[in-house]
Amino acid sequence: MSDTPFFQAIAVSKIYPGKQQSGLKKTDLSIEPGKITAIIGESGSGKSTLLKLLYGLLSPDEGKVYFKGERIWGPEEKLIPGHDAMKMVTQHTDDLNLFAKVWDNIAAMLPATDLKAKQEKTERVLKQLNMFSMADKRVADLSGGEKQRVAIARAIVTQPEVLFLDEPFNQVDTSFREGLQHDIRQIVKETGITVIMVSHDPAEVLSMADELIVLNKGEIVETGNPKTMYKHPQNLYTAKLLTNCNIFNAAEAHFSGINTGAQYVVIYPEHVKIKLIAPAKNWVVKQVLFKGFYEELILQQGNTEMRVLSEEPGKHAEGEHVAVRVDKWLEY
Ligand SMILES: Nc1ncnc2c1ncn2[C@@H]1O[C@H](COP(=O)(O)OP(=O)(O)OP(=O)(O)O)[C@@H](O)[C@H]1O
Repeated sequence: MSDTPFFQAIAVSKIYPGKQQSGLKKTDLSIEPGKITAIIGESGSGKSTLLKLLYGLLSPDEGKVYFKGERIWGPEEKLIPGHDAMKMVTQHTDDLNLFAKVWDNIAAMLPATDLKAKQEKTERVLKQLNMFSMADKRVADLSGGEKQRVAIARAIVTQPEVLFLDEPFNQVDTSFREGLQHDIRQIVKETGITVIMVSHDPAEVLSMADELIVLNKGEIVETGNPKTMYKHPQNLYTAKLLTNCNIFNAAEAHFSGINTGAQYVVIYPEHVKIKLIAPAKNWVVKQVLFKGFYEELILQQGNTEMRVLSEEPGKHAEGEHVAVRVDKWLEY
């Protein structure tokens, strides 16, 4: 096997003119093929900048990007940016032909020289993305989520090696979102395509990605697989990005029965047990948020609030006095 990395950035940086704290600081990274790598970070952390540098839509100030050993040139060096083996889908579906049928929008991406291949490839992608029923509809008559499916179909029908997704599900409602996420995972499994995506949604990256890259203020602060990162985030920033967790200082931690010398503790809501029988019931249920098969409770003690999950909807009521037992926590 070749030792050439699949995708590699070496000391790549991009600072936007007049904005020292913008863009991406000197960054090294390597991305493995056949996986979904998600870039996460708070707003303005440099996610889109990194994606555009990898795709060749931006030229780095310094450093180089390589795809299978081949240099990726940005728009300052190359007239038409991008690479034949790569496609990008964003939340905007502007390049769809609204008045043409779904089928024609997809087939138009393929050369007219081999009509049989054009037919077969279009059919295959319609099947992969569960779109057969809409093949003859005009794009103008589709919902936002369906248009997004067409945009993804157009990108993958040419069988790129790398698919870049820049928050493509932003405008898509939850039920559509989950279907699309599932289909993309399936396509990665079946075809071995590499997906590099940017997302704001923790649930999305945890369920979709094989690898995560965490960006903070233009710097990579952590990389790894979602399960390990969820269980043991190396820093508070990552914990906050991936979970709706409780972050307590030492005094607040003490209220929950944790005596620690650490500056902060992180408590995941699912690691707190509510006790109704206890000598001191110091917490009051301030809010009960019904979530279907579970409830999220906001408990309060003085000025401290704690988010807790209850798997028994209806068991607790606002105003109730309870105690807690924290089974697990992280210290920082
Ligand atoms: N064309 C530009 N000109 C000047 N500054 C820019 C430009 N594009 C991005 N920036 C700045 O660079 C920083 C990183 O932006 P970027 O869009 O990469 O972040 P992001 O993590 O993708 O943000 P978001 O999640 O809000 O889309 C931000 O401070 C942003 O204001």
